[in-house]
Amino acid sequence: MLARADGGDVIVNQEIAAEILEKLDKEVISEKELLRRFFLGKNVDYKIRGAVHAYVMEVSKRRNVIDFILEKALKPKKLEDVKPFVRNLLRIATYEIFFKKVPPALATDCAVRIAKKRFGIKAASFVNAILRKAERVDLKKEMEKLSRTKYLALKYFHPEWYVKMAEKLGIEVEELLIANLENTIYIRVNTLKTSEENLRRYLEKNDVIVEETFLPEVFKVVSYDKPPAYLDGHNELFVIQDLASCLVSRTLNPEPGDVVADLCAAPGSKTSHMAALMENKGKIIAVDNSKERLERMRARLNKLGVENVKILLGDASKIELEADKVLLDPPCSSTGSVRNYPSVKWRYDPRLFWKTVELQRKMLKNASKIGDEIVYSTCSITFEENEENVLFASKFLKVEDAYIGFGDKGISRYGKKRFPYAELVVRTYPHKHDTAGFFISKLRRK
Ligand SMILES: C[S@@+](CC[C@H](N)C(=O)[O-])C[C@H]1O[C@@H](n2cnc3c(N)ncnc32)[C@H](O)[C@@H]1O
Repeated sequence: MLARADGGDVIVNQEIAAEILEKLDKEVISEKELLRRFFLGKNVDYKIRGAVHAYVMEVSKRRNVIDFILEKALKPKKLEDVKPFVRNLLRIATYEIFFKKVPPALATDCAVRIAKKRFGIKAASFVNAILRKAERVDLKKEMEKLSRTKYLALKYFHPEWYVKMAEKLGIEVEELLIANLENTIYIRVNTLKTSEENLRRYLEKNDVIVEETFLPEVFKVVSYDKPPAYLDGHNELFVIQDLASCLVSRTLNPEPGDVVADLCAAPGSKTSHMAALMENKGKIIAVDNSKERLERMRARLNKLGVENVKILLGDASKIELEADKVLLDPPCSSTGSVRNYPSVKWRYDPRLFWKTVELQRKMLKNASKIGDEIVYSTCSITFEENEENVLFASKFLKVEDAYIGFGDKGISRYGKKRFPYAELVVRTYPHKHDTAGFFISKLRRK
């Protein structure tokens, strides 16, 4: 690895990050999964992992504004016409210049060297020319020419549709957009293997400082030296899981001896939480339609000491089961999880969105045949996947109070649409609760 005059490491980190970002452009997959796959089986120091992780996340988070700058510099050429790897190299250097405050000459030099190594002198001169132009873009002035929605979208690194959706929800738009840019880590104690007190001591010994939350088994991480995900106890003594996600299993309240159907279970965060709440007694039937995700979940559950789960490959919209309680945590737009998965912001496709809503409804219908008590949750903040789906389900299920002491009530009006059960459902928001944006509802067979 080469050292840079400002003390930063060059080449390796940016080059790996550009490779991962290139894959992110091509595959519908999260940043974290790509990072995990890249480092799997490689003995790389966690500081390098951390630096690459930061480049990938920070560039992905700001993609719209970085591309806005690059489009100006590339004119009349388009960013989409640039070779995918070079495009992401340009994005990284632009991020460094505008947001990391790396001197432009250093950021450009690094990108030019990588481009030369990979594609030769012509690519290197192209990168050099574009970055020289990019550094001269007066971002503030260019943004002043935009409409308010476009301006907010660029200022806080969100797509315009997201800003409009938040406005329509009637929530504090700017606060939400700002809160979406910072992530808070929560740690759930795996009470099957340790106690709250022992885990706190373990974390302190490893320089992870935590504070208590609304749930006794969940800690909020205040500071750390080595990221908690890199500690040996991860996925054994503890799970990294958002407080709002933990609230879901608590709302279903599975008890020792219950039979629970977990209809979209992988990667098993809520399954393992429920197993802990059930003290490994009773049974959880964990269903998912992804074989690969189920295999990873199986290994994870083993490591966590979970013993009461039966894993089933199946389609939650069709599967026939019988259970006392049902958790339905279906695939969703993940619009509440953009803190963790920034690429979600740039992947919105209306056709796919409506297909997902349709699938969620089919799953709700099927869940109503499986058990008496159902918790329906999403890590999405849209009205359609949440209140509107519960309204649909209210034709065949009774809506019950899901509030257990944390979160806001639901949305009662969305444009011309109305939702009469807003008091009974729960929403959490990054800007209000410092959690992911979650929706939780409780339904009962009529
Ligand atoms: C939001 S994730 C579930 C997260 C999980 N409950 C947890 O807490 O770790 C949605 C899951 O639904 C699965 N899925 C998608 N379509 C499905 C279907 N038709 N039937 C069952 N599972 C499905 C996906 O593979 C994914 O694992």
